[in-house]
Amino acid sequence: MIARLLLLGATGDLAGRFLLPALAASLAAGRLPEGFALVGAAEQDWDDARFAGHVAARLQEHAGDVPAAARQALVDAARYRRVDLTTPGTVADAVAASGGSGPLAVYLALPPVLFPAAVRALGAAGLPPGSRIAVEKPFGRDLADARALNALLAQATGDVGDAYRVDHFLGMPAVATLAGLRRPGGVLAGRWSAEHLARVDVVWEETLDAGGRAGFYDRTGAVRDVLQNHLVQVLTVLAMELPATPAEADLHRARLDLLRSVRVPEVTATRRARYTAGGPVPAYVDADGVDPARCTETFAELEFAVDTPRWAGTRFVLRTGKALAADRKRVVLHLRAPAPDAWPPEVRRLAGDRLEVPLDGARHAGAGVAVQAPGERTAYVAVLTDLLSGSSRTAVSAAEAEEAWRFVDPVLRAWAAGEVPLEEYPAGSGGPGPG
Ligand SMILES: O=P(O)(O)OC[C@H]1O[C@@H](O)[C@H](O)[C@@H](O)[C@@H]1O
Repeated sequence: MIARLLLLGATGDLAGRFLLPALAASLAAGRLPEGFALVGAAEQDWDDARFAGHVAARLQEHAGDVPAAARQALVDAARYRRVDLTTPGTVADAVAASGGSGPLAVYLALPPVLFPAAVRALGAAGLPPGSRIAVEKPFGRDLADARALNALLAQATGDVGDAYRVDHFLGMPAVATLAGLRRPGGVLAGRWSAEHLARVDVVWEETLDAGGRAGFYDRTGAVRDVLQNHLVQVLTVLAMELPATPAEADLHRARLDLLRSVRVPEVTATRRARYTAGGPVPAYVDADGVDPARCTETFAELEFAVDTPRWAGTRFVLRTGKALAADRKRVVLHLRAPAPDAWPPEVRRLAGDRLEVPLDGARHAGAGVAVQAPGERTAYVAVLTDLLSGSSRTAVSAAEAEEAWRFVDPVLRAWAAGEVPLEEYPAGSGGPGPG
């Protein structure tokens, strides 16, 4: 297991809310190796003591349930280096600061525009054999950009290690539960096909508005922020053929095969919208950092077919949005009108013609499907465990990352060309009305 972690962007939101709490939780659970060393790095001119205070405060706020001794142990393991990504020497210094000569894990908890500079600086610094670089999403702005980033990562890690393209949804307990429904012995085993499912919706609707993140969000939008990565990954888990063996290579092959089968959505089967003022929430275009001319969508929906024998005739819909009436985060399985005994009694009784499987929190999905909570931190514990242990189950391969753009890119181009109207919905509503 890798015992050294360099966290670039250590003073930021992702690190403070998720990564540092997940590290403390991992430490408490005995999932970090002996002698684990953490180097936080960012542009602030801080020293070790200032960073230690920051870590302690973030853990107090976001990991209050983790035993104090584990939180303190993480604070004690933390060092800090100021880095300037345009000065590779500062990055080399941060790499060296973690001590030792074994492999290093580097986590880019950075705004995506900084990924290329960070990867170049790490390449120039030189990483020890067996090192890994974890890159957050969105992975590139489009297919060409994702290819360029993959090429840079290959240069930087070369034959010394590999890249780990994070998608924390792959680490969510609810997604694992979902995967279990269709496995042999699962409630839906034997019924996981177009013959039984007319339509599958992957829905991630949030009450949260773009608010304080609007400056970042306006360059990202609903597709790049959630749909192209998180929802596409849920889709792969749902729709892929089960891997031939439990080996990771077979898992990635199955996911890639599925992505290759996704048909590019018809432009008319896509929707984009942004929220206007509603209740206490000001209009998206009035949020700080928003340029209305960018026409950034805060709601997106794509409907498409999956060209495999299993799914011929099933419609797939991915939908996400901000500032909506309710947090609805779930997979909705629309069951075809069943013959009386085509479904197990518990599915028929609890679901009617729909089976809804929550993707968040602890709720009962019906049909005996209990889903664990809490999702977020658990997901990042899984991500960090995989990163340090060399697994890639919660990661996306280079080919998968590119393939996930292949069918989204044409949609974004059509939108940019104005082929699909940008609809509006009041904040706090159910979204744009029926299309
Ligand atoms: O609920 P979670 O685990 O934070 O995941 C949802 C979030 O995922 C993030 O990746 C997106 O940037 C956010 O906009 C979104 O809210």
